[in-house]
Amino acid sequence: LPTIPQLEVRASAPSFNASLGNVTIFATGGTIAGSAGSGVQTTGYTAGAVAIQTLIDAVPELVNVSNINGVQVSNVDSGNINATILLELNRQITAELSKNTSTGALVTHGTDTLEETAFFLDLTVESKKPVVVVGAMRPSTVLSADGPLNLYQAVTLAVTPEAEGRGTMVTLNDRIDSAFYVVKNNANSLETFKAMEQGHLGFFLNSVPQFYYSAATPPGKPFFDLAPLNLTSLPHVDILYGHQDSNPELIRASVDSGAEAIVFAGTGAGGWTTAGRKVAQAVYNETGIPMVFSTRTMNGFVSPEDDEWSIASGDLDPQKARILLQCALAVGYNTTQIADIFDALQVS
Ligand SMILES: NC(=O)C[C@H](N)C(=O)O
Repeated sequence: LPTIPQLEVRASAPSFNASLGNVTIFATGGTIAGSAGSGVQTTGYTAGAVAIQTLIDAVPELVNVSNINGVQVSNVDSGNINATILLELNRQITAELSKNTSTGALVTHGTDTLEETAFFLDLTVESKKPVVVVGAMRPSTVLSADGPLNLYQAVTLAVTPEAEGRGTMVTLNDRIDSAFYVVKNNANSLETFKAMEQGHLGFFLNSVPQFYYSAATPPGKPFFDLAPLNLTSLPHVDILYGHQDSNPELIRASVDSGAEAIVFAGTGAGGWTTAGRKVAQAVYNETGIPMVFSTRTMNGFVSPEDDEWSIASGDLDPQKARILLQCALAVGYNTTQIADIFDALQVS
């Protein structure tokens, strides 16, 4: 696993105003902290190149909204975010939000895997206080970089009382989304985060959060109390991608290399080849590990099959089903208990 290059480098905005809230920004890297070779380079730049203090200094208006503390947790492209960084974020955010002085927590993150970290925090941080994950699609050094306004809006969201009790939120390009449902939808566009069919939670009007509905979280959303466990890693869970003629042997290869659960990014509503399902059932009979069927379409619903061994992901996409499995296995749930967690998420 890549090591964490910088841990616990603290930064802050230049003033303290006792009438404002207190937000800690946990910086992990990504394009929001990216640096490009020219003012017009929007691909092939270095993500995770600019430190948290520079991100804060780029938005002097933050001092009007909140007192700011910054913590550099990592500075990487989000393709390199790993379990070590996730667990560190969970520990530090849980500790921060438990303080009376804390109003909310914010994570700056690359957009490629942002939804995985946001979903992980949604399942593992138990607090009514807002947790906001924000990124950018243009590196910080290019013309019309979107990071500074995204960061400003994210801080505004983190100090808004109406933002409480909504679980972890994701914000980008004037939209506010639930971490539970959001997915990155376009590799290049500023309008990349899609809220699935459950819809956006709200938007920013003149950079002030506006919510469509009062606070709620998804029915059956589990909580995994990881912080006290002091884990150094999360269980190995693989995702296999469904397509015509998919190789059934990858299922066994995955388990042989240590997978403790498998997520199938199925064709359509959890579809898989007949040959592959046979191997999956045989591997389940040998090992008893969770075999979870989701969908490569990202949108829609996978319902349970009439069998004794497969688990349906409901409306969790493959990458979210994987994070849920890692958390559930980490706290020691067995396959039956895990099936119950997925069952509780099915719409009725
Ligand atoms: N827009 C971005 O942040 C993409 C970048 N490759 C990352 O995920 O770190």
